[in-house]
Amino acid sequence: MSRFPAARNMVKRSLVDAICCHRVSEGKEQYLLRWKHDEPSQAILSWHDLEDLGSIADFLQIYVGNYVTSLKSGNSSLGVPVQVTSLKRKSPHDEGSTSRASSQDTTTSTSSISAQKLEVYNGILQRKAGDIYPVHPACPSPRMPRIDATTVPTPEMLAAAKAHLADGVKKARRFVRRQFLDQLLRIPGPPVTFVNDRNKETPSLSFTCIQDYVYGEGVSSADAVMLGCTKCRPDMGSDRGCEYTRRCDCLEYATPDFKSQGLSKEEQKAHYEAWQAGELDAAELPKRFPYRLDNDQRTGIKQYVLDGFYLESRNVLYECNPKCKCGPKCKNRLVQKGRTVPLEIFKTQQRGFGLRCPVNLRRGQYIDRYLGELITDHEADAREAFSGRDKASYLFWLDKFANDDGPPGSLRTNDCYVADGEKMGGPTRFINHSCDPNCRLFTVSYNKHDQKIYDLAFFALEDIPAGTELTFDYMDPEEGEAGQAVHEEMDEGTVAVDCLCGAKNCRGKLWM
Ligand SMILES: C[S@@+](CC[C@H](N)C(=O)[O-])C[C@H]1O[C@@H](n2cnc3c(N)ncnc32)[C@H](O)[C@@H]1O
Repeated sequence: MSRFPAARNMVKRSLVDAICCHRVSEGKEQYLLRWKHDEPSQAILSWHDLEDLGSIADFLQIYVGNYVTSLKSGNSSLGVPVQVTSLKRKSPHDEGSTSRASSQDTTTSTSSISAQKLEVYNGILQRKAGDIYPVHPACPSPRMPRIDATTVPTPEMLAAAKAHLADGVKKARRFVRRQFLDQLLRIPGPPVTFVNDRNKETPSLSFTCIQDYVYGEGVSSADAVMLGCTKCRPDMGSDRGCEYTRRCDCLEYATPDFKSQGLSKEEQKAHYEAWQAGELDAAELPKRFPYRLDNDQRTGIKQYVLDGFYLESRNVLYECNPKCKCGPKCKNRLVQKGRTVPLEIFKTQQRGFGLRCPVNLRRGQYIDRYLGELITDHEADAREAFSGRDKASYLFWLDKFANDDGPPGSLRTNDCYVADGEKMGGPTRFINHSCDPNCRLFTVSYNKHDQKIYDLAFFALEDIPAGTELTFDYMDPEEGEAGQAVHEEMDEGTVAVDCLCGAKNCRGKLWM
């Protein structure tokens, strides 16, 4: 969805993505412009009189020339039916035609201006499958006619838009804000609010809040091979369930508890490193339980938070699942129970929207999951290539278990799925990057046999005072990996954006 740029002063070269074709309408030469949009398939098209295009006239001369060449070779970038015979300027003898190609050597297209009179045109258009639906708060889309994308705006629409521009923009802004706030209200759990005290912008309505991953084409879960723990019972250790023995089946691949093996600190470290390198089989050892009970003396609040050892590691958190025998009270079910803290989306000074929590957060406290459309690596590459270098990125590769150098049968990066939070997601898709972050994203698995689908869960790395922006490191290095190595890797990358995190240790680039 996009605001429709109808007025003359809005016709700026920088906003125009392409001039698609032109025609003669009612004796006037008009050009069909495609307006820049983050998602090209949703770009708005609009016809404009030549005199409206003033500031881009020079661009027109060059661009239209190129465009006609490509049309002649049968290559219309839009797929709209155009018949351009030549690009000579209109002769005064030409009869305006909106529905047929001119028999003169003037430039025309078969696109016609529809005679449809719209009840209202307020400047918001929604494009779906080649059709455009006007949207108006007082006149919801179902009541409006479906319009062929090549025929808008009609002269009536343009006139209405020009006459009521200021009013229309206000209404459009209010409409977009209300729609977005309505979405936030529907998110289950503590409130998710929105504040923008810098300008009138609201996040795009092309973004939809979702409660869980939405599977894209070619993505499937391995739930069929999900196994639960069988030896654990709900009443073990005063309802602590799987925390009690730390030998829960679900924790089979979790971090081993070398501390309990009577080893010296050095030996523990050596064993841990050997285990991380895959050189030590720890299947039979008890495991470190991921969560611990935190008792906040100041507030008296007791809650389970991520254990400090895990917090400093990048190790996978394995939680119990619906097939487990331990029951719903088991303490190994924290992320799956959902968000317990309120969140606020707000406008930052330089980094678009950001996220903060209006209440104090404790070190290790769970915040929320990163959600999105789950797509294949192939699709993610295509989406990434399609979007420009400067464009915000919302893609997270679920490649925690990938091992491109591993033996045959190992999961390869190419086979991993990717969570794309751009069009669908939760509030955490607004979390910005910092080279000195206060949160970290952890892998949470409910199915130890599924290496491709798992949750991405944010935890607080430190006590975070209420109202502080939440950030995480988009290039979080693996344990023991030097920040410098990451930097060098970033420099070689093709997409590097200047980092504006402002941290003392800022690496300068944001790798996405
Ligand atoms: C996942 S989005 C974060 C939300 C985003 N700010 C928004 O308004 O939708 C990631 C994008 O935010 C911007 N961003 C996040 N952190 C940044 C930083 N430290 N410096 C510059 N841009 C940042 C970049 O455009 C990045 O691709």
